Amino acid sequence: MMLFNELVLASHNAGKLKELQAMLGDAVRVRSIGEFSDIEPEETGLSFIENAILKARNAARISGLPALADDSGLAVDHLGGAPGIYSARYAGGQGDAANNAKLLDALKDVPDAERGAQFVCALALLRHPDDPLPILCEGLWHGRILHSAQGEHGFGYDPLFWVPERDCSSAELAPKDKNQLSHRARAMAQLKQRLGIA
Ligand SMILES: O=c1nc[nH]c2c1ncn2[C@H]1C[C@H](O)[C@@H](COP(=O)(O)OP(=O)(O)OP(=O)(O)O)O1
Ligand SMILES: [Mg+2]
Repeated sequence: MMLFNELVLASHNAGKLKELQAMLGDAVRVRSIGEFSDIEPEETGLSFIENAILKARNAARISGLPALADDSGLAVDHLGGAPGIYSARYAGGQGDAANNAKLLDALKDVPDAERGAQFVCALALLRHPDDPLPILCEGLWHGRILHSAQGEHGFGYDPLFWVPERDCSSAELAPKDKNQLSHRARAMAQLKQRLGIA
């Protein structure tokens, strides 16, 4: 059941914000954490869900609003699930291009059959900073890591993520298609059900 009509999105990532906003639609008024603070909390958790909770809790505290956070990343089979929760910091916080270059290098000479990977998205919604029972949802998206970048849409690792069900990279998908298939879409579908806005 929906108990509020406004929430703050606890993300500083423009690509994510766009996707989350599009998926939430008009059911709830969305504010951005950037309106309240430019300081990004340290992601000290050891799992996606812990980091999502700590980002949402921080945003709820700063804004006084219910807060939704997304912690996400790419888990590559051949790398034992790395970069995982460290996906944004994989190349030392130098941004998407450096992360992608490092990933291609780590998988140099690895054959297609061993390039399986999944995008992971954990969502946490806290109604207030001390909410003892956050709403938690997770989504996975299975694919494979390409040998070079393809496509211009999306953000992050999208140009390197091959989507088998569509025979293209996730950066070649139209945004509305990515928003129906992705790890984030799957987690968001659960969240909307839990909120009664599905
Ligand atoms: O759909 C996606 N398509 C491509 N790449 C993606 C996707 N979803 C997550 N990713 C990558 C981007 C970043 O390297 C990491 C998220 O890191 P993560 O800490 O959750 O986000 P962030 O630091 O960019 O923004 P914030 O923490 O403020 O929400 O995974
Ligand atoms: Mg982050």
